[in-house]
Parts: sequence; structure tokens; C-alpha cells
Amino acid sequence: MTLDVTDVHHGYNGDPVFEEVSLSVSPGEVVAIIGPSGVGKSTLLRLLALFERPDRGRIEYDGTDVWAAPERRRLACRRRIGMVFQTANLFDASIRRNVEYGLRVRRSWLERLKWHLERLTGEAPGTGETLEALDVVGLADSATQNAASLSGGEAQRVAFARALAYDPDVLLLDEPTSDLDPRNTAVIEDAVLEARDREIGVVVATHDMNQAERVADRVAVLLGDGIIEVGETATIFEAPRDERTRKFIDGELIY
Ligand SMILES: Nc1ncnc2c1ncn2[C@@H]1O[C@H](COP(=O)(O)OP(=O)(O)OP(=O)(O)O)[C@@H](O)[C@H]1O
Repeated sequence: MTLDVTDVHHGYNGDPVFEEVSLSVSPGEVVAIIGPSGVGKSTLLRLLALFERPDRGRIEYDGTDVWAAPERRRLACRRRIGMVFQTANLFDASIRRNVEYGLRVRRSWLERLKWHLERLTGEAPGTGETLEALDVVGLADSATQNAASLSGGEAQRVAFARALAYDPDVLLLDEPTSDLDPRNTAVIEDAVLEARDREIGVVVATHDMNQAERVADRVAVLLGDGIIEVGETATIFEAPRDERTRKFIDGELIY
């Protein structure tokens, strides 16, 4: 399953954010989007998540042009894409319930009906996926704890588990560790690599160059009004084609 953005233009209220952006993510790879604040990294993730329709250009999910497809098909594609935001947005219930919620909202109505029937017969549906996803972020033993009592870093790990539990094809992460300490950051980064090993395609927007270097297979540099360069991580950091990439990475470009 590949998610492709081709020649996309997008903006708000007549002001373009970027023009002619193309990017793809394949199963089992991590793509980092780096670029200065306000350049449109979150906007690009929202387009990849199919939350917004681009002003121009094409977004294809497994070969389907999603904005030309019927709404039902588009919603089915959207259900296969997970997103983790900068802040966790958990609700006041156990960690486990928070993760299960992610599973439930992505089920089709038939699956949800089955889920309710299983619950009536005493089984706890989704327990395996929930605990397994919590294990990836080191929180399986805390599943019954209330999410309201968690630190910001732990909450973000739950948010990651919530997105991982339903085994998405694509996982989109918007600055997932920008408010986190090094230990929680390391847990999330290990979880990103675990997602990649599960053949999930991961896209992470990050300010943190070191993070991009640590986790990404490819890096896209969003600068000015578009992606100026996409390439293997080592190439982008050690021998970029575009002089602006080198300057941005070396901190010589001031915005
Ligand atoms: N819903 C919106 N309505 C109007 N303008 C918006 C909207 N969302 C984003 N913008 C504008 O689009 C531009 C790109 O914003 P975006 O959040 O995508 O950038 P970013 O690279 O993710 O920034 P940061 O790294 O600071 O999060 C900014 O100028 C922002 O003000």
C-alpha cells in the first residue's frame, strides 16, 4: 500500500502555503519531513491524512485517486491511516480504554456490531491488540491506570499506542516528541522503528534534525514554497544536492 501526493498545491484564504509538492510513502519505510516553522509540515500531514482536500494536485491511496473517489471509498482509505499529534488528547478513563477507543472508531459498523456482541458474551474485544500496542511503548503493565494521571511523555506514548493498535497502513506523526524528555523521546523513536518493522509506512514531521537522522530512511526538505529535496537520510545530511538543504541543516538559514 503506497500513499502518493503528486503536484499538490495548497493554501488558506488565497495565500499559498506550498506549490507542486510531491511525496510518497511505502510500507516499511520512515519518511521525515523537515523544514522551518510555518513552512507547511502540518498542512502536508493533514493532506496525507485526507483531512483536507488539496487546492490542486492528486492524492492516491494504493492507486485510488482519493478525492475523485466516492466518499465511502475515501472514508475507508482514511480509516487505514493513523495520526499522532503534538499533544496526546486522551480522555478521562483508563489507559486501556483510551487505546481501545482508537480501535473502535475505526471499525466498520459490522465489526462494531460484532464487537458489542462479543462484549455481551463476556469476552473483551480488542484486548490483544490493545495490550500489544501498549507493550510497544512500555505501558502494558499500567493498562488499568487512569490516563488523567499521566505525565505528558507517558500520555504521548498512549497516543502512539492508540494509533498503532489498529494496525494502520500509514502512520503520520506531527512533532510527536517536541514536548518530551529524552527518555520518552527514545521510547517513541523505538516505537516508530517497530511500526516500520511491521510494514507500516511512517511519515514524521519534526524540527529535530537528530531525530530525522536517527529514525528516517528518507528525508523530505520543505523550504520556501515546496519540497526542495527528497533523498536517502545519509545523502540529505552528508551530501545534499541543494545548497539550501545544507544551510538549513547547518543552521545557517535564518527564518
Ligand atoms: N487552518 C488554517 N487556516 C489558515 N491558515 C492556516 C491554517 N493552517 C495553517 N495555516 C497557515 O499555513 C502555514 C503553514 O502552517 P503549518 O502549521 O502547516 O506549518 P508547520 O511547518 O507545520 O509549522 P510548525 O513547525 O510551526 O508547526 C502557516 O502560515 C499557517 O499560519
